[in-house]
Formats: sequence, structure tokens, C-alpha cells
Amino acid sequence: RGQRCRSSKQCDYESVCDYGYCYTIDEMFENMSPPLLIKNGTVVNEDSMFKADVLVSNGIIQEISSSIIALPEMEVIDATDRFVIPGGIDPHTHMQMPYMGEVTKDDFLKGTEAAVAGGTTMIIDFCCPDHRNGESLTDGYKKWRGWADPKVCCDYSLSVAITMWRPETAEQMAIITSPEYGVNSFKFYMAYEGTLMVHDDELYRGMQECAKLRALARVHAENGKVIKEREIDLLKQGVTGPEGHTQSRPEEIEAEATNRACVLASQANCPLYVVHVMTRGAAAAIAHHRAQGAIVFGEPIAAGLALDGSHYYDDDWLHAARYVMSPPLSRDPTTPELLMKLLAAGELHLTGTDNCTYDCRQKSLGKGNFTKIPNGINGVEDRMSVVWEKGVHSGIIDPMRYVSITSATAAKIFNIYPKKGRIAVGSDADIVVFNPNAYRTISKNTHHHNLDFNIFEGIKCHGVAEITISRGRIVWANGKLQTVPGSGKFVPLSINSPFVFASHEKREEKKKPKIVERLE
Ligand SMILES: NC(=O)NCCC(=O)O
Ligand SMILES: [Zn+2]
Ligand SMILES: [Zn+2]
Repeated sequence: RGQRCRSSKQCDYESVCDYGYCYTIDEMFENMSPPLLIKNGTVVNEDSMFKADVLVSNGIIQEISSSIIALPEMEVIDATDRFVIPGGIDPHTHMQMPYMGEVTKDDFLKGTEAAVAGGTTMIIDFCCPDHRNGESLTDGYKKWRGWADPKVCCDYSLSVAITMWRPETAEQMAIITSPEYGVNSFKFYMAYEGTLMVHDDELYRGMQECAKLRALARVHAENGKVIKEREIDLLKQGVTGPEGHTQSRPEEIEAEATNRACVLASQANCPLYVVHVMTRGAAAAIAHHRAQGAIVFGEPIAAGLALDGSHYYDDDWLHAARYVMSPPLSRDPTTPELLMKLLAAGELHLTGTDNCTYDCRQKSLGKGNFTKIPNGINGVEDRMSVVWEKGVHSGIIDPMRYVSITSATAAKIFNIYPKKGRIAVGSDADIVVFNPNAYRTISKNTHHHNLDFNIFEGIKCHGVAEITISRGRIVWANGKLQTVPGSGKFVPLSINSPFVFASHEKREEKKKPKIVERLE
């Protein structure tokens, strides 16, 4: 901050450099809000809980101590009986995503407004360049930045999908992981045959490249080819409704692909991040490979922690269609609690949402053919409450583990810890004043999504984000948004996260091919 510019703009000392965003001094003052003093709360980090006051100014946490005297220029927040926690980081969203001929309803404005209303202060969104049709990764990235930058109300980063292996892909991956672009992860779909899916050889090549660049490989693990065959068979047998979606994707399809992704990652010596772990079998595959020493992270999502797949068999077509996402919600009603227990045990690591919202009109495009129902569900607004309710309120995890799985671990994996994911002096002031004793009932009538339903409708959650602070500014308080479109910033993520890659060189050495010198 205030140092020589690290971005490609290379602006001068007159500007203030903030994550590669450059402000003139005047602009900087415009963005400033009064110092905030959060008094009498219990600060919760992933490894500690203690009573303290927290002072914030210029977007940064300046002081944490047992008693800070309020000065007239400070805005004081009384956090008595409240937890003061790092703002949530949702590592998996699809705002404004074009797919299946439609665009998701939450754009970067509505999506980040929903986020902060629920206590999330940073999202990592998926940028999906049309690489199959030759769009470069950087062109796709610029398009996403163009959509997001003017609209975001909280910070965000991008994870880039590779949907085909092309001769130029490796070079483009290297470019986009440079500090100028700030991408440190790639996503590979093992499903959605013909559009997003990569084949095993492409996935393996991609993982090798990720390992070389010290970027994280993330996978959507399903067997897209088998799913395609099953869809055709089910439609032939007259199964056309949303129940066909879950029947085309039996649980072992996710488990098989998760195992395969782990094997390929091991062959490529590449750390792996499995997005939306929905089933017992997928979680077991991750646990198995971790026990072999693999570096694999598993991300369940809010929907999978709260709901099961009985919804697909609902008599009401539209009700059932609202839950269509891939992989589907588990058919086993014990899965949501099991996934939470695995988060408690450290077998799964962090929570996301896969927020990818299609409204009733869009879902209805699949009437008569379940394969045409756009895949996706909401979650970014409700994750913090749902995880509290199902995790802490139900006694499975404590508040520190809650912080770990809602922000700190994401910050470590994506290499922004402790700037994000921790209440500490010098950290970004992304803070939530969280009331564990309050509750709210989730409803489409009160949510902030641009969506005419909510998959969590009627669920009562203890644990409410009463005040959300993004970079030192209150953006949500008293049940009202105080957001400014474009006030969030793009956070560049740098490669070689120590949390992921610290043992990489040693592992590489061990995997070196052996040559036997023989006397001819
Ligand atoms: N999950 C889903 O159904 N839709 C979003 C795209 C993806 O992540 O697979
Ligand atoms: Zn996915
Ligand atoms: Zn997704």
C-alpha cells in the first residue's frame, strides 16, 4: 500500500497501490469510511477465541486488544454476546455465467449483495473462457473482469476453467498465472460431455501443467461419458422428469470420477481440489488418497450439508427441477450429517456453495427432457447460516472449526492468508459480527438473490450475520444493504501457495524417473 505499483499499470508514487488497483490520493479518501471500533465481542479465529475490541481503519485491522478507548471520530459497534469472525470466503460461485444458452440470474451485483447479506466478504468465481472455440484464457478472463469489476460489492478472485486441451493451452496457463493476471487455480470438468468436459488425457496434461506452474488443479468429478449413456437410456424408457437427473448420475459415478481424478493427480504429482463433494463415496475416495500421502482437498457445499435428493422425486415438477445440480444431492438422507462430520474430522476441508442460479422460467426449459434443465442452485447468501446451524448449533463443530471451513482454509489454499480469513492486525477488515443466538428462517421473500425460489426455503438457522464489513466499510447492517457497486476489488492470487505446495519439490524428487546404467 502506497508502495511502488505492482500491477502492469506501473503508476507512480502519487497513487496508492492496493492489490494492483491504483487510486489517486483523492479517490482513496472518497473510498474511506470512518474508523470502526467493534467493542465487547469474542474474536474467533481458526485456532483461538478471546474477548477483545477490534479497531479498523483504512480497510485494515489496526488494533486488537482487551479495551480500546472510543474516540469521537470512531463509529462504535457493540458486539456484546456476539462473535467477531473473519468474513466468509466462498471459493465456488458462478455469477452471471453463460451456460446451456442461458445466463445465471445472479450477476456480480446481485450475487455479491446476497453474499454480504449472509456474511460472505469474498467469492472465488469460475471464469469459463470458450476455449473449445479458440477463445484464449486471457480473453475469457478479461471478459469476466469486465462483467465483475464495475459490479462487485465485495472482493473477488477468479479460477479459470480449461474446457479443452489445445496446442496453445500450456502457454496461456503460464501467462494467466503471472502476477499481472493473478490466477492460481484451474478447473477441469469431468462432466458435461461436448461442452465443458475434458477427457482423461487432457486432464492429465492439465494437471502436469498445473504442477509445473504451482497452480492448483480443481475438478468437477463425475463420469460424463457414462452419464450421457444413462441419460439416453432413461429418456428412451420414458423417464423425462427431474428424477431422471439423479438416476442418470448414481452416486458411484461421482465416487469413480473422484478416485480417477486422485489417481491422475498422483501420476502428475499435482495437488488436487475436488469441488462440490456430494456423496459418501466421493469423500471416501479423497480419504483413501490422503491416507496414501496425496495432497487432496475436498469441498462440500451448503446444499449438500443441508439437503438430500428426495426433492427430485417430488410430485411438483418445478419443485423437483429447482434442485437439479451436478453432482446431484445425495439419495442417502444420512449424507449431509456425514459430510459435516468429515469436515469436523479434517477429512474434508472447506465449504463452498456452487452458487449458480437459474430461475423457474429457465428451469422450465427442461420440461419433457430433464437433460435440458439448467444445472445449478443458490447458496452464497445462506452458507454461513446453514453451516452454523448444521455444524455448530448441532454440536458437530466448534466456532473455531467453523471459521476454518468458512474462510481460513480457503485463504490458505488460495494463498491470501492471513490477509483474508483471519482477525489479526494488518489483515483486511473483512469482518462479520455474528449472533449465534439469533435465528432466521430462509425464504425467497427475504433473500437478496435475483431468484424466484430458494432451495433452503423454510429452513430455520441459528447464527445470523448481523453486520458485515468489507474492507473496513459496513455493507450490511440492521437487515439492510449498504453496498456500492464496484467497491469490491479483484484480489490477485499468487501461485505456489505454501499450504498446497510446500512439499512439492521433495515429492518431485521422489517421482523422478529411474535410469539403470548398464554395461552393454
Ligand atoms: N453444479 C452445477 O450443477 N452447476 C454449476 C456448474 C458446475 O459447477 O458444475
Ligand atoms: Zn461443477
Ligand atoms: Zn460449480
